[in-house]
Amino acid sequence: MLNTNCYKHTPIIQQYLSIKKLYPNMFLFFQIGDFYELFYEDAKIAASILKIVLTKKGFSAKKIIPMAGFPCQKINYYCKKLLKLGKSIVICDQIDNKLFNNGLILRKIVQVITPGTVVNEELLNGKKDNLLVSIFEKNNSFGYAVLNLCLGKLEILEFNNINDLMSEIEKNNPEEILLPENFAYLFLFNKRTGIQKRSILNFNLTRSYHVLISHFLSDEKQRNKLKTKKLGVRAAGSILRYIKYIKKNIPSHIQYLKIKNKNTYIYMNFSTRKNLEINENTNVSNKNSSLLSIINKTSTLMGSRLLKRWVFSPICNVNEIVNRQNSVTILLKNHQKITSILERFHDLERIITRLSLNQAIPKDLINLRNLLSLLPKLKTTLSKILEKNLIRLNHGIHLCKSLNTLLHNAIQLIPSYCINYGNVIATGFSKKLDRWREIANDSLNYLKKIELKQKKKIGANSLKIGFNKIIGYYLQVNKKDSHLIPNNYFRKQTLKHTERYMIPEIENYQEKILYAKTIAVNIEKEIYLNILHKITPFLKKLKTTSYSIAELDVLNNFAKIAINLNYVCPTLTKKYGINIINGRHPIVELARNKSFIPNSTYLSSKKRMSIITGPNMGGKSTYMRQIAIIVILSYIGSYVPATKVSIGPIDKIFTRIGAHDDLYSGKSTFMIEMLETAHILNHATSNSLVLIDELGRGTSPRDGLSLAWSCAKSLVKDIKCMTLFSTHYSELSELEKKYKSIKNIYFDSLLKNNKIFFNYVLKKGFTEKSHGLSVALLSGFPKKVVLNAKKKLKQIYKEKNLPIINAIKLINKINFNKIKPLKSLKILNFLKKILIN
Ligand SMILES: Nc1ncnc2c1ncn2[C@@H]1O[C@H](COP(=O)(O)OP(=O)(O)OP(=O)(O)O)[C@@H](O)[C@H]1O
Repeated sequence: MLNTNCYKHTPIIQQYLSIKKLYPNMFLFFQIGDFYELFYEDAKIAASILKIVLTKKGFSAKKIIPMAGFPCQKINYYCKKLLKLGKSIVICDQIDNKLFNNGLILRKIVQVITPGTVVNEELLNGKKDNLLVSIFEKNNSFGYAVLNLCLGKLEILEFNNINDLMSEIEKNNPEEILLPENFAYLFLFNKRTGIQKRSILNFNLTRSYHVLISHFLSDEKQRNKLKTKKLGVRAAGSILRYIKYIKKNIPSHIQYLKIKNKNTYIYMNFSTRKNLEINENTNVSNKNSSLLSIINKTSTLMGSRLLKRWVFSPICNVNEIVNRQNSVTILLKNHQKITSILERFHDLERIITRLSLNQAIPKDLINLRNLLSLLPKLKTTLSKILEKNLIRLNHGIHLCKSLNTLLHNAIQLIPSYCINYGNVIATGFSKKLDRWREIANDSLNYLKKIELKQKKKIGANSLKIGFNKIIGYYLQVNKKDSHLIPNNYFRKQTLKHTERYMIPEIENYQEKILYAKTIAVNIEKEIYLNILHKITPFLKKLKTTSYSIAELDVLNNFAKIAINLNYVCPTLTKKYGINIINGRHPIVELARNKSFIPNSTYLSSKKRMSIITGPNMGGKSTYMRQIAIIVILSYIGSYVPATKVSIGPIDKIFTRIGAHDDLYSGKSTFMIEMLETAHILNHATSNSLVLIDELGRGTSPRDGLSLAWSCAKSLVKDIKCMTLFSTHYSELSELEKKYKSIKNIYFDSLLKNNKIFFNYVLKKGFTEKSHGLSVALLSGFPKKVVLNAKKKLKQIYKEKNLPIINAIKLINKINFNKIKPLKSLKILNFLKKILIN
């Protein structure tokens, strides 16, 4: 907290403090001349995290104030650094060098940037949605709202357990999260950046409801629906209030309010997405080979972001999927033409956001103009494709011809970066502007003439005219020519090699030039704002255009990968089960470079569970993962890596794969394994797909086997879901005899001269052989260690089989002919007992 009351501040610090108090928890970048300065705690923290120099200034009568700063042109660099750390920034600029009575320059907040609400192109990651989330909790139920400011979309969801909430957060990976200050689960967010603790008043139900209704003007049906989502409404309301705090009003382009129903998407939690390597490969050395990196060959950033949304939330609506598939099938023949056009498209989605927020820079208008010029070609190409879904998308693309003409006429071919620098509006668009520009240019020519005249007069070849913000126009000469300078030259600045002078002729004239230039820039600003205003009525059409382009791009992308990677169109049926012929794992397949061995899958209401055995490294995990990936791809409308696929309804996908601990939250590997398995057992339904890889390996073999056994039994008998259960416990193969809906399958391998060969071929039945020692040898284990392990293995076998060996010895000793039948039966029963134990 600032304790600043005890002494008298200079006017500039008073001005700083009056602005700082509006956003006390954000970094204030306060423009002083060509620098942005930070003061007090901001300066201290910024100096350490931004690695800028911390100085002290005597801005106050009694006390020295910590200060740190950087040149104005580096603002994006430092904003990016702070945003990455989850910090928010207030930018306060000097306005037009206007002076107050006290001699202070007028300063105003020009932008408040927070991690979840940033829209500036330079500060955004084009490949990822930038999201702001808010959470409200009551009695362990949660309201969840997520705002995609760039899309103008606010979604509401509710959860009745913390796991599902955390999973959704991991899925969205928002840049900023609003939490009530008394939030019970705050500790779970310790590791995250961008957490904003907000007063509980911001989550007030009545106020939240009203702010939503008044902004979205919802219809009766939606109002009634909102009334049933009280927790979600509180979260969503708090988001709109936050936006109002930051942007001063709620931007009109936030038009889309959706109350999401969890049942419309296939449920996957964070560990499932992680285990399936959807977004990020768990193999640290090869982070780029994730499912998304393989199937994302989109041409636009809008398409790339939409694809990610689709992959993270496969839909259950089969009709919509079939629509997508139909488009992909047609695009197989047309994808190259479409790609060649889409490749040249800019990120319309984000241009629209900046336009809606009045933050569009000249470059945005140029990019919009280029994109609009490409639309007729795209529309013509699409109009030749007679497919229902693509016709719908083509209808959504609007040419906005008059807007295109306006932009062509109004904006220069290569405008300057910022409207404040002028040179944005095209010549001929405004007579008034052209006149003032002429005056400024004429004056510049006049100055050039002065330069030539003076050069000739004093004979200094190095003499030239220059300009900077501090001294204005000047004549500059190299130091070696300074002896030629006459008395009527006033020295203004001395640099290492040059001297800068002023002469009365320039002094008198420069005011006129600066005046003409300022007027021209002001006229440009006025015209620019007017153009932005004229674009507003087109925003709705531009929005549907951008969505249609993004969707077309994703469908076209599916066609591209289907051809390039040899994928087929899956059939989605109402019939229960998963039927995959010659399925492949899309990531491993590419890594193995054509040596991948395909395998088939048959899961049905009669055979719901496959228990998979086989050697270490035999291909069990790969096989299980490929099934889930094929399901996901099928349910987003993509073609899939197989020769034939048909899949019935799926509501959730669960995976329990791999071993990792979570030291931070104090959970051991085994605890995590149990938590994840418990989650599956508590939430899977008969329509769920469950992958379980080597359950129970984190504890003693007996405990592990018992747990694996009972879980498998519960999945097949109680939950009746589709399960792939890989294990090294050969005892589990017994389950096949007990339950008709289980079948054993195993991966074959060959041991030759102590060397193991994997053939990755799946067969019916089971194997006891894990060949763990051979794999250890393969991995580079010291031979001696492996030999010792072998010895130990033999000994273990011997000890385990000792009762059997003893029993055989006993049988050999007994002469059954000499024993009475009753007694011999007793002996047989005794032997049986030994053997069974
Ligand atoms: N069908 C296949 N065709 C070709 N190579 C494969 C195939 N399946 C797996 N592999 C290769 O074998 C490696 C090991 O596979 P995977 O991890 O699936 O074995 P695993 O049986 O689960 O092993 P473990 O029991 O030790 O966990 C993979 O990384 C991949 O390189």
